[in-house]
This record gives sequence, structure tokens and C-alpha cells, in this order.
Amino acid sequence: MPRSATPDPRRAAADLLGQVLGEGRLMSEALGASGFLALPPEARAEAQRLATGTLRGLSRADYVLAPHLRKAPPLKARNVLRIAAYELAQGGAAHGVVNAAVATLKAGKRTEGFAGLANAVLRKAAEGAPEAWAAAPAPRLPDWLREPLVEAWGKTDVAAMERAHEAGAPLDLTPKGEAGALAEAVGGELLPTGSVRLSARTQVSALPGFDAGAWWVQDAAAALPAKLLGDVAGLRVLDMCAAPGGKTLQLAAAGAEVVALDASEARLGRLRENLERTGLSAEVVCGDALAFDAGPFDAVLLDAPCSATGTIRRHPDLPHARAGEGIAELIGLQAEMLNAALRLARPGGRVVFCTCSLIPDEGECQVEEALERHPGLSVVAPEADWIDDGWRSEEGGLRLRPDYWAEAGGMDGFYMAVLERG
Ligand SMILES: C[S@@+](CC[C@H](N)C(=O)[O-])C[C@H]1O[C@@H](n2cnc3c(N)ncnc32)[C@H](O)[C@@H]1O
Repeated sequence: MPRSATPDPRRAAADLLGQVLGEGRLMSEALGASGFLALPPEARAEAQRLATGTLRGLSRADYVLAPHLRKAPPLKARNVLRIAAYELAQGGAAHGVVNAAVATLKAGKRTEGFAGLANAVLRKAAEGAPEAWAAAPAPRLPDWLREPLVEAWGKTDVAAMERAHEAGAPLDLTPKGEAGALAEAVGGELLPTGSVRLSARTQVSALPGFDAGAWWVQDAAAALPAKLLGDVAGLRVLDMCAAPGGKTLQLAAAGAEVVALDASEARLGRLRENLERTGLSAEVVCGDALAFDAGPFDAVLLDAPCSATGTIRRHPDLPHARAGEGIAELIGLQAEMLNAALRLARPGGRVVFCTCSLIPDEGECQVEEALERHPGLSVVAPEADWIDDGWRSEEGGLRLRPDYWAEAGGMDGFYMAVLERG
């Protein structure tokens, strides 16, 4: 399928799937490609919805299509069939979904030959589609990630995480001001941790307070590391890997004098936009955290680059586009960054270390090893009425997982710990 502008969202969705499944590209990269950006906003939103939903249930799509296919067609055509299977499972009218898939295939030189096959396959797959989809085996993470997670958390818990990944994520907002007032203004649920939760289908820019910068989108778990620093009003705080700035905004809103450091100028552009929209301020610095030398700070927040395996609910492309490459390097970088954070904190100052990863090597183990490297360093057990004791991990941090709060819509996987310099 050519990557030219097209108003057909199914074709665009199939192209997104092709990039993720065929080229190992992350969806976030594919969504930023000029061909995709040239589409009208509604087509982009629909393509993203279709691609994301199909990826969440990819093995179900293959399972319901398999009995009707003698052999799997090439990836481009297969992805159109998978999207149609997802639409049928969602209750899409059979004739509309089948005709649309056939038209999408006919529009592509390399897929037009599969239009007849798709017509026959999808008509058969349409019968009892939602039931067949629900009866298919539940999606599992690929082995590169499943194996280390089963070793860390056990099969039952990993299956619960996989269910949470398939369920997707609601929309969480962090208030600039009072959380109860925001919950009322947007008609959302006030969570015990102070985030406000809305349905994933909410149109963000249409919510009251968007233009005024009264809140920002941030997963409920991602909002907790900044809270662990406690009362930061008047303190000089370094947000060491700051962009796009969710935690910088929290710290600035809490009255800290924030230095927001990040190595990516492009991502800092988004941080600056966020500061502007919310009317908050921070000193923004583009640079390498390992070479940064403007301490000491009263407190440091280190949200280190990681595998991002805690965010699969929102990014179901990740386990498909990646195969674990680069994680060993990230683990080394996280340890170096933690050393740098401890250097930059004043004696007695606190460092919150966090990663949005489900892999203990990027969380619990980092803290255990830092304690061995730094005599005098201690872990401070966080105290807050919103902390569930089940979140506490042995070395003194908090382990959050996507299968926690399952009935309330879950949370991203995160690890966080408060360290105090001797
Ligand atoms: C997990 S993200 C941070 C998210 C951010 N804290 C937030 O809440 O919006 C990790 C960030 O680390 C940055 N980063 C990676 N290597 C870095 C380095 N050597 N120095 C500074 N920042 C770095 C990346 O550009 C990325 O923005």
C-alpha cells in the first residue's frame, strides 16, 4: 500500500499494522510520518483506533480467520482481513465491513488480487463474529517478554496482566488545582490517588479546562512518582529525564522551582508547549543527564528511559515491534543515571527513581544494586493514605502493575522508590 494521503482509514490502519508487524516500527513513529499526518484528523483517529484495537486482539483475529483460509495471505492483505475481523467482533454490520475491506484491498496494486478471497473469507467469518472472537484463546505476550515476566511474577499474574493489556486503558487526567473540582467539571471519577478518570472514548480537546490548562493527560500510576517527593513547595527540584513533561508540570504546580532536563530537543518542544498551555514555569535544559553539573538540588526525580513495558495497555504495538533489543543497554544507562541523580542531590536530599517497566531489572534490582554501590544511601518507605500495602516491594519501593485496580480500569505498570542520600 503506498504511503500517500488517503481518506480510507482502513487502508491507513492496515499501513500502520504493516509498519509495526512487518518493519518493527513503533506506532508512535508511524503516526508521526508525513503520509499519515496528511490524512484528515477524523481518518487518522479512526485508523489509530482500528490499528490499536486489532493489535490488542491480534491472536484472536488470526484465530477466527484461520478456519476460512487455506494459507495466510501476504502481510498487507492479511492485515486488512485482521482489521475487518476486529470490526466484525465489535459488532460492525457484516455487509458494511466486508464491502469496506474488499474496497480497501482493491485500491492497492499488491492487494487487489486478494479482494475475492477476502469477500469469501469475511462473509464466513461474519457469522457469530463477536462470540467467536470472545471464545478465541486470550492473547499472550510474545516469548521475549512473557518469559522474563513469568519468571518474575508467575504465570497467573502474567495472565492477569495480559487481560489488562487487552482491556486497554481509560483516560486519566492530572489536575493543576483541586482534584474534586476537576472530577465534577469533567464528569470523571476521582481516584484515591488524586487523578481523574474518564472513558477512553472521551475527546480530550473537547473537555472543559483544556484551553485554560487546568489539567493534563497522565496515567494514574505515572502521576505517583512526583507525589512521592512530598511537599516540594519552594524546593529546587531537578526533573532529570523530563520530556514531555507530565512530572515537571506536577512539580511546578506544587510550587517547586523546577529544572526540567532532557536530552531530546524535540521532546522538550512538547514540554514547553505543555508549560505554556498550563501557565506553569520551569527552567528547561537540553542536555545529557550523565554530564549535567548544576547541582546540588533539594530533590531529584529520575524517570529513566526504559523498556516501557508497563505501558502496553496504551501501546499494544510495543511487544510486536520490539523483541527485547536494547534493554540490556537501558539497564546499564539507568544505573549510571541513578549514580548521577545521587551526585546531583544535596546531602540528605531525596531522589525518586522510577521506570514504566514491568521488568524487575529496570526497577527493584536497580535500587538493590544502588544500595550496594552507595554506602549511606537508604530507601525511605513512602507513606500516603492512597498507598495499597500490596504495592510495597521488598527493598522499600512501590511496584504497580497493569492488573492492579482491574475493576476500576487498571493502571500502567510502574516501579518507583524514594532514596535518601547519606
Ligand atoms: C520515560 S521518558 C520521560 C517521561 C517524562 N518524565 C514525563 O513524565 O513526561 C525518558 C526520557 O529520558 C530522556 N533521555 C534519554 N537519555 C537521556 C540522557 N542521557 N539525558 C537526559 N535525558 C535522557 C528521553 O529523551 C525521554 O524523554
